Amino acid sequence: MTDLLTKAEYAAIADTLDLPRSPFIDGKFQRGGGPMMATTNPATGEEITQVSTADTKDVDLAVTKAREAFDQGHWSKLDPDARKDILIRLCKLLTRNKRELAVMESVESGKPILDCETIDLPETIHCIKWHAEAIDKIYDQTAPTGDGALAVILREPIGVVAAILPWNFPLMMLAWKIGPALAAGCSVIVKPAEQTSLTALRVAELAHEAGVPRGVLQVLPGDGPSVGEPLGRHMDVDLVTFTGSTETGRRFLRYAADSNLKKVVLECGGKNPALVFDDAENLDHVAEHVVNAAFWNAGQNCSATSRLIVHSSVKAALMEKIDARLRDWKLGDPLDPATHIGALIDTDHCAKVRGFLDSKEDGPFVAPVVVEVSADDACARDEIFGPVLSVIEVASNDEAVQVANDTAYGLAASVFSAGGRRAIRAARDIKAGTVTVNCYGEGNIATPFGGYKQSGFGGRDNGLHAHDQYTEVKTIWIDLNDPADGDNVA
Ligand SMILES: NC(=O)C1=CN([C@@H]2O[C@H](COP(=O)(O)OP(=O)(O)OC[C@H]3O[C@@H](n4cnc5c(N)ncnc54)[C@H](O)[C@@H]3O)[C@@H](O)[C@H]2O)C=CC1
Ligand code: BAL
Repeated sequence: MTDLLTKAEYAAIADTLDLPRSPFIDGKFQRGGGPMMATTNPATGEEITQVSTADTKDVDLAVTKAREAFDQGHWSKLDPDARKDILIRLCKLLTRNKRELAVMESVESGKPILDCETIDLPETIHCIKWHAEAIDKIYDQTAPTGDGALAVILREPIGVVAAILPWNFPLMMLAWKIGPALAAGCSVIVKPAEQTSLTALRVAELAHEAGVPRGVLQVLPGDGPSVGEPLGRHMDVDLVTFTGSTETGRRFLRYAADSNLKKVVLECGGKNPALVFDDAENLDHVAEHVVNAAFWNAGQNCSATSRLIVHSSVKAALMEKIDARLRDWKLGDPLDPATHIGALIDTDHCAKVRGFLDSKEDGPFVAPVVVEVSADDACARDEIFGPVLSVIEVASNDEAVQVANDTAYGLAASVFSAGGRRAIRAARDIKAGTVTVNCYGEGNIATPFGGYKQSGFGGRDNGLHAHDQYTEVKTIWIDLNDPADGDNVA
């Protein structure tokens, strides 16, 4: 249980944060060659600090240092047990600094401090610890061969990884990438979103203090074209792991095709449905899950429920309960621990979200909206990435599944039905990477997360499946025949 402070106490911490201000390359902060970039508090519009950004030369330097570190093997060939110890030490440092990190996260992203303290920080630390603890327990196998050979199947760290991050969960997405990548022995270069560089820089500093060698974890602040693209096109980067929009994800596939065919793993957008069948039980429970799913993090969540596909027979009762629950959701100052919905990330994003609503509102906060729409309305089809729940009424449970699948996306879905077999059948029929039954969630650290269709490509975050992203499979075939016996073939 986290003890929360008062709003005034959080504000006092925010005023005294020691903020990182430059790229972290080769074990130290160094001024980048790119322009200074303002980091702004989305809730107040005030500048928090200026961060020095990386340029193409810094990208080259970071890749060279990452490769050197990888080839020297001080991390990549370290006993898994020893890598584990260092990553656990990092988790202890993160725990010791968690209040500072939670406040930093809240002021640069607009997230409620309540979420930062109770969800983002604990899950970030848990994610790194989980992968660290797993790494000395994962092993592969030998293949079935004839008696004349032994075939050993190994997993080797893939090499130099570029992790391109979004702004909606700056710390958690950092952990989802660096947890398994570092555990596997890779060197990682992180490009945080331009709005939220601070926590990633601070984590790199703490990782160095924990014993992660120079060059193994580097952070390059800057915008997409100046830092993301050179990393995507770099001939010596082995993998890009990306979370963000489908449009930018597509670019990384092109960068890879135009350069060294590096592996690309994309975790992109969603238009995630909650299906409520005619036999859904306990509509209070359904309303609670739908409201959390739609409005957590102000809907700026790739797996947010953004379509409520509800059977006509239960719609009126459910809508009443959703409205009632929403009245308890407090919108406002992210540093107030009573706040549930903070500020949207920036003014451009506010304008995008309001564009769907014809709203004349102004400012960084957008109050939750529930709109009834037809299945072909833009609100029902496009990723809004804000606190907007689009409600689509259907006449049958089968129609609900058909509407759910009528999208280019396939990240997450939830089904509410008392009929066990019917719910499982729907879960099987829905084309999405995670389907929850009678609840909403993203699974947990042990379960793979990623999307079907245009929601994802190339691999999964979380679970041991994440380990697959960061490793190459190698076969070593050993001839056991004695050459003296003549031409034996295994
Ligand atoms: N996890 C998710 O599903 C996320 C989805 N989005 C969606 O994307 C929309 C736009 O948000 P953005 O922040 O602009 O997302 P984005 O996908 O453009 O940004 C994600 C990352 O990619 C980098 N990037 C951007 N353009 C690039 C380029 N040309 N080359 C290389 N790297 C590049 C960014 O600097 C950032 O680090 C949002 O409104 C939302 O719909 C945004 C963030 C997370
Ligand atoms: N919710 C985890 C991934 C994302 O929203 O970007």
